[in-house]
Amino acid sequence: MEMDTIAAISTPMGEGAIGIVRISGPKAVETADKLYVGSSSLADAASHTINYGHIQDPETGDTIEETMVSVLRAPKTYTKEDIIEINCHGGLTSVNRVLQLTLVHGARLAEPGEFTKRAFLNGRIDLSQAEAVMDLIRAKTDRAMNVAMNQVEGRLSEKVKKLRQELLETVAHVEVNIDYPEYDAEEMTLQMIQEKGEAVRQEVQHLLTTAHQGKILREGLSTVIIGRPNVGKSSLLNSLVHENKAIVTDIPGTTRDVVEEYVNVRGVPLRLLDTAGIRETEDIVERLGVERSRKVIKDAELALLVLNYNEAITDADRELFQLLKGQDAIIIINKTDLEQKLSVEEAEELADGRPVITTSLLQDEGIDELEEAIRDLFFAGDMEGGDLSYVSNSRHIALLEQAKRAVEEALSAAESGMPVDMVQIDITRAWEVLGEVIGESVQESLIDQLFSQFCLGK
Ligand SMILES: Nc1nc2c(c(=O)[nH]1)N(C=O)[C@@H](CNc1ccc(C(=O)N[C@@H](CCC(=O)O)C(=O)O)cc1)CN2
Ligand SMILES: Nc1nc2c(ncn2[C@@H]2O[C@H](COP(=O)(O)OP(=O)(O)OP(=O)(O)O)[C@@H](O)[C@H]2O)c(=O)[nH]1
Ligand SMILES: [K+]
Repeated sequence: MEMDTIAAISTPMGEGAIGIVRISGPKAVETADKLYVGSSSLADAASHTINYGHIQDPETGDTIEETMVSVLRAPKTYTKEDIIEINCHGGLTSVNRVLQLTLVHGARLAEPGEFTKRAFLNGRIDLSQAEAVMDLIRAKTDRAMNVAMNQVEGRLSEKVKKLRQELLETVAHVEVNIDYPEYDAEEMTLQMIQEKGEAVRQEVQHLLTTAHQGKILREGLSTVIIGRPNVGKSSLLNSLVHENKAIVTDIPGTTRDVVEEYVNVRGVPLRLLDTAGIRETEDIVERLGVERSRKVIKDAELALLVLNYNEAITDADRELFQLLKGQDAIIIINKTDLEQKLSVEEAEELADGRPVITTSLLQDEGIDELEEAIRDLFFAGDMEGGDLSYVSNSRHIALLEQAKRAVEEALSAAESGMPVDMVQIDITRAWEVLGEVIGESVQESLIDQLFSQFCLGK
């Protein structure tokens, strides 16, 4: 299919040292040449060179910009098409004017994610790699970034392709069997389906097990801080933020602007909920009432419950423990610099096996222990080390779950002695579903929707 030529500003909207207008497509060089004035034309420039010159409006003859223009010829480029990158001085108006000129002289404005979409459509990367490009941009911690980078480089794709290959081999075996239906072959085929199917099932299960961690790395672990008034919730928030540097994002909500803060606690991105509420020195239970607090707490993946070492456990504390039933939580007994009036044994009993940490936030004590407890809760054991091929994308998780179910159905059909061609249907379905992870056999509307979530110019 013949593609048109697209252009966009590929650097953030704002003032910077340099701003880049990127053009991709068959007319990229021709379009840029209409605007470029240098010692020779870009058409004559060798590929992968950067060329000094000026950008001129061909209609008025006005010089708009002093520039360095990169010429990158197909196919060894990001999109596998001809690419021009015009490096402007980074003022918003000049970058915008250069973009406007490219749009008048042969390019059309790119849609969000369209450069990466072309890299996918032109076969440089598959869908899971393209999705990882977006994760890379949005990564909140080094660890999340490493995971995304792994996926950009195709680590998940390799695994999925290997699984599909194995499924395909069993399907091929079945085909042979149907064509030459000998008694022995049938039995062998069923046995082979069981062996291969079980191996695939285990590998898919392993990928799904990593998904929980992957999702946390990608989206952050939603965390609430709760506790009676004056126990030290704000102090805890401030300690976590100060030690770890928070990223604050405003998310326009329907009723009000919710402020979300991310802090990176030893590789775990905590998404602290309702921090505005905490800062306003209001206790969430007091402000929202028990029912809504219950919901906020239930929706969170981690609760940090703060108690006061200097006061005996009250009924209100016990009520909070009630709200935390069955939930991941860490109990923080704060103000250990003051006289002990709280029974640590009682707190531990209420904690019901969950970590209990003592702190004096005033004296900066116990924060390390708290951070270790948070990390241990989510990156226990083998996850700590090398395996960074987490599945973190909910689309991928859903597909892997479907694939697992299909393989399990094939296995139980084989077990109960169903004819091989019946078993084959389930295996084929698993193969197809896995194909959707890497973008084979996915619908165009889905592809459009996935790429539309990208940033402009990516
Ligand atoms: N100026 C600039 N910097 C950038 C990008 C860009 O588009 N422009 N990138 C945009 O996100 C990232 C780099 N990603 C890239 C990925 C692949 C290829 C590429 O040309 N791949 C070819 C050839 C590889 C080779 O020469 O060996 C290929 O894979 O076939 C280029 C950039 C980050 N930095
Ligand atoms: N002695 C002592 N005081 C502390 C400690 N941590 C916090 N405080 C003090 O306790 C008071 C309440 O702390 P905050 O962090 O505002 O407590 P809070 O739970 O957010 O309070 P509310 O917003 O009223 O619910 C402040 O005066 C803090 O300085 C501690 O470890 N030891
Ligand atoms: K407070």
